[in-house]
Amino acid sequence: MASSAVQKFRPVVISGPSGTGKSTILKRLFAEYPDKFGFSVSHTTRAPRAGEENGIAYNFTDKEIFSKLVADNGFIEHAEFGGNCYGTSKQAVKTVAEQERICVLDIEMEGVKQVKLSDLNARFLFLAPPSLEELERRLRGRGTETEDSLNKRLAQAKNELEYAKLPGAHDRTVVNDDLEKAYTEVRDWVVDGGRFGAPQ
Ligand SMILES: Nc1ncnc2c1ncn2[C@@H]1O[C@H](COP(=O)(O)OP(=O)(O)OP(=O)(O)O)[C@@H](O)[C@H]1O
Repeated sequence: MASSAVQKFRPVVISGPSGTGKSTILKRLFAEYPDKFGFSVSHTTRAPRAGEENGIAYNFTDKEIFSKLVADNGFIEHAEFGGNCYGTSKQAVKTVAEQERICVLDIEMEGVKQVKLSDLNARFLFLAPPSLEELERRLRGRGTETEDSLNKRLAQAKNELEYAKLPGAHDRTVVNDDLEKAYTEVRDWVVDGGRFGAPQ
């Protein structure tokens, strides 16, 4: 049974290939509803920088505790960058719900599967590109990718699109062809007449 906070404040998972427009749409959603949503605070084993507060910038932790959380299946996703570990814990998502906000998770397919197996009571939205060709154009247009990272993202995009075809993979799919139209569809599904997916 999911905790009572996530019954009422159901997390929303938004996934979709890199470059589909998730950040663009979420930025607008947060601006339109400044008090409704929250992002979970990630764990990291790196040292805090000046001004970074524990529990706000990150949940700062050490390798031993981090490894134990991995072993206990406490993470939705985790990865290592530059010798430090980073991860999104299930508890961090529940904490957002306990603060009476809808936690929005912008995660990849493997994370989606983890959330499905958890008691987070989430709703799942897939943001699809109009086509792989258009996705490539957007990624190139964003100017953030090398040829190598672009190819990796496109290969991963094919996996995400295959997974999204499976029955029950997501509750809702929105195709981001026209940004205005896609934003309205995402917002209306997330807000759900003011219920945000919770039972009446
Ligand atoms: N409907 C649209 N039409 C054309 N361009 C778009 C549309 N939506 C988003 N874009 C552009 O596509 C690019 C990728 O969008 P964005 O960075 O939001 O993707 P993302 O899904 O968050 O990617 P990542 O997972 O890599 O962070 C941006 O340059 C954005 O301005």
